[in-house]
Amino acid sequence: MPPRAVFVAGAGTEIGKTYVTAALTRRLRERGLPVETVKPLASGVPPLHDPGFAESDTARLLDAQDIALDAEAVETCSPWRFSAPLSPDQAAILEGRSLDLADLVEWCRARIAGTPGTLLIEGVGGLMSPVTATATGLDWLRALDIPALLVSGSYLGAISHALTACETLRRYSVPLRAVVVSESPGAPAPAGTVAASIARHAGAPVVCLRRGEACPGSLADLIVT
Ligand SMILES: Nc1ncnc2c1ncn2[C@@H]1O[C@H](COP(=O)(O)OP(=O)(O)OP(=O)(O)O)[C@@H](O)[C@H]1O
Ligand SMILES: C[C@H](N)[C@H](N)CCCCCC(=O)O
Ligand SMILES: [Mg+2]
Repeated sequence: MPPRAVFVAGAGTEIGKTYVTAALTRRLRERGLPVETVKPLASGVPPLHDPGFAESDTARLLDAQDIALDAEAVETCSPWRFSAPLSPDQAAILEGRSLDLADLVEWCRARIAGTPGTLLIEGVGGLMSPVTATATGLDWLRALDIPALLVSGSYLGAISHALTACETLRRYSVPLRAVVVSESPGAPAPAGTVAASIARHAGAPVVCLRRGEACPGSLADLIVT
């Protein structure tokens, strides 16, 4: 029975969460599985009319779902958007806004309840990056009580970052479906070698995704079975 929802957490920021989430979305859709994908809270997102919007997480995730870019689609995918490419709590301050974890959790719960298949939720930054003035991504994930998919890079240092995140998830009894190692540009070791190192300690299946690669079927299996 596929899970109602999966939270895509990061061992860090800008390491491949959106790439992996989009690739997984495409693979599940190819299989005819009902999947919806959201990035409820996003920083570094220019306004829709800005040419840079096409590079945003929101635009990439909508594209993976073959949803045309318009204001309603953007709001439905990412209701909390901030322009500054900073931690969301800091980006919110710059816009004179604030965000409450309870609202974020309530929105996600409603989306999970209203999604006929599986809802993929991309988090923000790393697992413990702040999402509000008082809460981290881990608080958000724990409140949702759904399994995680952890995305890691393969840069030097990624092994420790990934294992620290795995350990943190274990400490709080968050089920970890899989770790995905998304190959980092210019990494000194092959991504497969990094993935094998992580696999020796992670206590969860580890899948490697090389640059430009599509989502392997094995990852889709780990998520929906
Ligand atoms: N396996 C990969 N193959 C090709 N490009 C990749 C891969 N993984 C990541 N990238 C690219 O690296 C950049 C950063 O990745 P991505 O945007 O997915 O990171 P992120 O973890 O979602 O960042 P954020 O914390 O901002 O949400 C993007 O340009 C993305 O397309
Ligand atoms: C702008 C960036 N790409 C992300 N959207 C936000 C990353 C926040 C990281 C905060 C931190 O953990 O230090
Ligand atoms: Mg992203």
